[in-house]
Amino acid sequence: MNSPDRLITPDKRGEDADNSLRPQTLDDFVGQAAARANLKIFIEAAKGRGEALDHVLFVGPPGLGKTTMAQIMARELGVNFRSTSGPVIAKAGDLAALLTNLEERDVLFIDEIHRLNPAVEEILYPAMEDYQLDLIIGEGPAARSVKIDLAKFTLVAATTRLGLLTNPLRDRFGIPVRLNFYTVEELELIVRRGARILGMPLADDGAVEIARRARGTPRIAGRLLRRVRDFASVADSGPVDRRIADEALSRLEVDALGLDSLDRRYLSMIAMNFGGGPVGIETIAAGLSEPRDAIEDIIEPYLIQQGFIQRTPRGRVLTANAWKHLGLDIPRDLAIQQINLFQEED
Ligand SMILES: Nc1ncnc2c1ncn2[C@@H]1O[C@H](COP(=O)(O)OP(=O)(O)OP(=O)(O)O)[C@@H](O)[C@H]1O
Ligand SMILES: [Mg+2]
Repeated sequence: MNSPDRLITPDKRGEDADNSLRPQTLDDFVGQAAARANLKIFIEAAKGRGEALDHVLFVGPPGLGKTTMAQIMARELGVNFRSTSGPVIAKAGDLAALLTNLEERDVLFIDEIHRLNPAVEEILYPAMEDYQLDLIIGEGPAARSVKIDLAKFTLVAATTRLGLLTNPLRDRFGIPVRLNFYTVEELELIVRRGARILGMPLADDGAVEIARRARGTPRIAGRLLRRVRDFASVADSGPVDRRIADEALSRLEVDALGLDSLDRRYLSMIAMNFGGGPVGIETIAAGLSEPRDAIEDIIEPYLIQQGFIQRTPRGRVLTANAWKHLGLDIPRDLAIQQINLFQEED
């Protein structure tokens, strides 16, 4: 993303390398109750049979806990965790090296699997299905294919963009898991836990305030918590309550619903320049000078979940909620049009 200072971006940053806030067990992991319950059963069953767990695909916006969940799974299975990511595996041989080094039942984690090179993906199919590597050795008439048996491993993959996965790849995951944005109550638990770990005195209403502004995302909750802590320690003000949290976060231009300046720029551009839409994603990307991918991965999912925009075949459209949040009057014809839209749906 172009804005390195965007505090609220759920992208990974240096400070997240500090893993101190990462939950270590399924029971420590707050939220995603349905996914957790299912995984617990599958893990128990696989352990009971002494078999490798079926391949797992985590899907969801950045910062919701895909990597964390993958690490926890390896730990609960009691196996090694090997980690790589789609864009890092340049050649088929790189993947072959990774695969041949796995031990029985190990977890191989491939982050950003939608960015896998197609030649590498080909190697992955037989590996996932039959635990076999099909390699071509040599070139031209001397080329021959060799099959190598692999340990029965579990591939755990993560993607922010299910739509970019090829069907054959997607079909090879027995356990697809979608992660959703967290509720404020869940984020509140995460913020309190984080404050305990950081040894930071936090009042209940302070925790709620940070949770409300975390954009449904634990990574952002952790980041806001650290920024509020910095602010509070400079101000030397005792336990962080709602007022202190509010002051700190307002300075960071995070608004009451967790939207930051880029979110608001997105919404107000559609309002001001395009009468609320519909407007195509390429036009929005050009207008904001942000890559289309980042807009679709990072900005839009939350705005859609909060009911600020709708994706229609003709482009993005602001909802009445968005106009309200921007403090603008809803254009009359939009109000009428949306009423009609809803009537058509019935
Ligand atoms: N359920 C949770 N409870 C507490 N903290 C969490 C939870 N889920 C994630 N976190 C925290 O949020 C941060 C981001 O999580 P993680 O790296 O797993 O996200 P991700 O979905 O893999 O993101 P990306 O798509 O960017 O790779 C981690 O530092 C972790 O500590
Ligand atoms: Mg991750």
